[in-house]
Formats: sequence, structure tokens, C-alpha cells
Amino acid sequence: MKKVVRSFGFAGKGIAWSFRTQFNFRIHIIAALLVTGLGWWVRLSLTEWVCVVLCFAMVMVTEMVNTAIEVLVDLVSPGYHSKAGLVKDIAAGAVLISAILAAIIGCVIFIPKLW
Ligand SMILES: Nc1ncnc2c1ncn2[C@@H]1O[C@H](COP(=O)(O)OP(=O)(O)OP(=O)(O)O)[C@@H](O)[C@H]1O
Repeated sequence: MKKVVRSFGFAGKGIAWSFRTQFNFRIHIIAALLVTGLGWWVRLSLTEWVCVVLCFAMVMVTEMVNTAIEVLVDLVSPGYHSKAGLVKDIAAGAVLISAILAAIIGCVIFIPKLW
């Protein structure tokens, strides 16, 4: 049990660090709060809430994995290396794809309700 609590502590440390240092992560959280308020206002159905929350998770998780990859690349390749740059670019591409897909899903759900 103590081990589980300790693991939660380490995970919390990683989340807190990402929040403190990553501007994009803070933007995602602010966007999630705004969308939650909008969702409450337009009275989303249960299925729509599930889709919206999955979108929040997809974007935040890819952002955190991207951050972890950036930190790791900076650790193992502090100098310039084309592969190091490529790894960071691919990870950033994953964040972009998840954000675009979340935006599309958001439009599909919210536009008809706001129309
Ligand atoms: N060690 C490196 N070798 C080669 N190119 C790199 C290296 N580090 C970064 N780059 C290039 O610079 C880009 C920006 O890298 P950087 O580490 O500044 O990430 P970032 O996306 O600006 O993230 P953040 O602002 O969160 O630090 C990378 O996507 C990559 O193309």
C-alpha cells in the first residue's frame, strides 16, 4: 500500500512539474476548463461528455509524453544531433495531431448545439 502511495506521489510530482514549466500544458488545462463550462451550459449528453473527456485526456497525455521525450532527449543528446531533433519533431507532431483531432471532435459536438 505504501508503495502505491509513493508511486502516486512521483506521478503527482511529474504532473506538477509539467504544469509549472510547460506553457502548453497550462493552455490545455485552461482550454479543458473552458470547454467543461461550455459543455455544462449547452447540456451535453453522457455520451458527449465521454467524448469530450477522452479528448482532454488524449491531448494532455500526448503533451506530457512529449515533454518527457524532450527532457530525455536533452539528457542523452545535449549537443546538436539530427536524430535528436527528429525525435522531438515526431513527438511534437503527435501533440499536434491529437490537438487537431480534439478540435474536430469539439466542433462536431458543439457547433450544432451553438447554432
Ligand atoms: N539536440 C538537438 N539536436 C537537433 N535538433 C534539436 C535538438 N533539440 C531541439 N532540436 C530542434 O529544435 C526544436 C525545438 O526544440 P525544443 O527542445 O526547444 O522543443 P520545444 O518544442 O520548443 O519545446 P519547449 O518549448 O517545451 O522546450 C525540435 O523540435 C527540434 O527540431
